[in-house]
Amino acid sequence: MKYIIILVDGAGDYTIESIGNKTPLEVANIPNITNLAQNGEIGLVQTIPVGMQPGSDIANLSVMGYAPEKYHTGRSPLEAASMGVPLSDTDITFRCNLVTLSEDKPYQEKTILDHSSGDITTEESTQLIETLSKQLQTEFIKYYPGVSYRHLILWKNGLKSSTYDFDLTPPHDILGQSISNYLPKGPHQELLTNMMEKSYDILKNHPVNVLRTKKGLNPASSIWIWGEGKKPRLDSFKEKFGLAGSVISAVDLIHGIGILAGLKPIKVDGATGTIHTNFSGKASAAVKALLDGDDFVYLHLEAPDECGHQGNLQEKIESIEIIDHKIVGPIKTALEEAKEEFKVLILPDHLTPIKLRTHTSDPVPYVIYDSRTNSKKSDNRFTEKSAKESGNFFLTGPELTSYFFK
Ligand SMILES: O=C(O)[C@H](O)COP(=O)(O)O
Repeated sequence: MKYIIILVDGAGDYTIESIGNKTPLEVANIPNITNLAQNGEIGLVQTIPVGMQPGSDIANLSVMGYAPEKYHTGRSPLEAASMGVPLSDTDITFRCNLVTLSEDKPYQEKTILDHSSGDITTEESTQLIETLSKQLQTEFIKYYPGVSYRHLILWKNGLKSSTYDFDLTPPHDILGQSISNYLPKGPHQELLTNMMEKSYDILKNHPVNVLRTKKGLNPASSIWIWGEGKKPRLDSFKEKFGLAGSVISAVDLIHGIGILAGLKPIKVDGATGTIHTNFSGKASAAVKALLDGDDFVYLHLEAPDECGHQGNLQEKIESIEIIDHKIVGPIKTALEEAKEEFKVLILPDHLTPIKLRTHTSDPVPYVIYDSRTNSKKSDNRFTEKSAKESGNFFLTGPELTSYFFK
């Protein structure tokens, strides 16, 4: 028996007037996913526990079967696990975005225009982070380059010399707003704000940014520090579910959770975390892993979330349609041709509504398909509305995951 979870990051949405008061899932042309819904089961699941932040760290721990209330110690230490940054129990880590700020006004009054610096490439951003590291790192503060705009700051033994007390804001939560009300607060506000402000002066005339601006692309104006955390520990996935497997994603967050859970991270060439990612390559890697012996694959697609953050409705719909015909269809066909018995779970981790350009804690739709009971059961659609009308509702991600693996 083979199991695959296809995590369509941020795909859920609210109804949008310009598309007839429908959601992107309702208007997207997704015949393969619809086939799974009509031959399987749909419902809703509450991936974000009450009182916790609706980020992909919390949501993907939940979907993978790890209750965030028990296992979550912050976003950045999960990413550190994928980046090969070893942590001690006294270390603190932070997510370090490269963001685009407005050119007007003094630093602390600037507007945050883009949480991703125009989806800056990893090649460009690594040069910028290396420059910042040379000029800003100290014996205790270290910078590590990651994927695209997603990077890491390590505060070595931070817990030995200070309190773990932060009030930091994800940059994708304040797009288009002045940063003045969202700069770091708490006992470390001066340390962190100084790092951010100094980064602006260092990055301003960096050749990478000069070239990006010349090409009409958003520059990486500044770092933005958030997603603080401490060393996490996850129980073995194999011990929890009796399954060995892999994780496939473009982003360190998912690979980090997988590594900490004892799953194998599979890197796919051309995986970017955007709508231009190598969708077919990720699908092929998933099929290969399953046919080469894995019991389970967690296949994460970031694109719909990034389209949601950018407020790009057409590309969000397009990314969902590409996932349907370059991921879901080919994987189902390949497993059928290999005469494998398999189950598929497809769901977003959270909603990233176009009108909000950030995450919400609403329950998300799921579809479960079991090849062993492949018969038309309904006229289900994989949409937020149909999922709600199904009456199936899981209160937590771990409950859905345990049900899926039965
Ligand atoms: O910073 C990132 O990687 C994403 O924009 C945050 O969104 P996510 O929590 O859905 O990954």
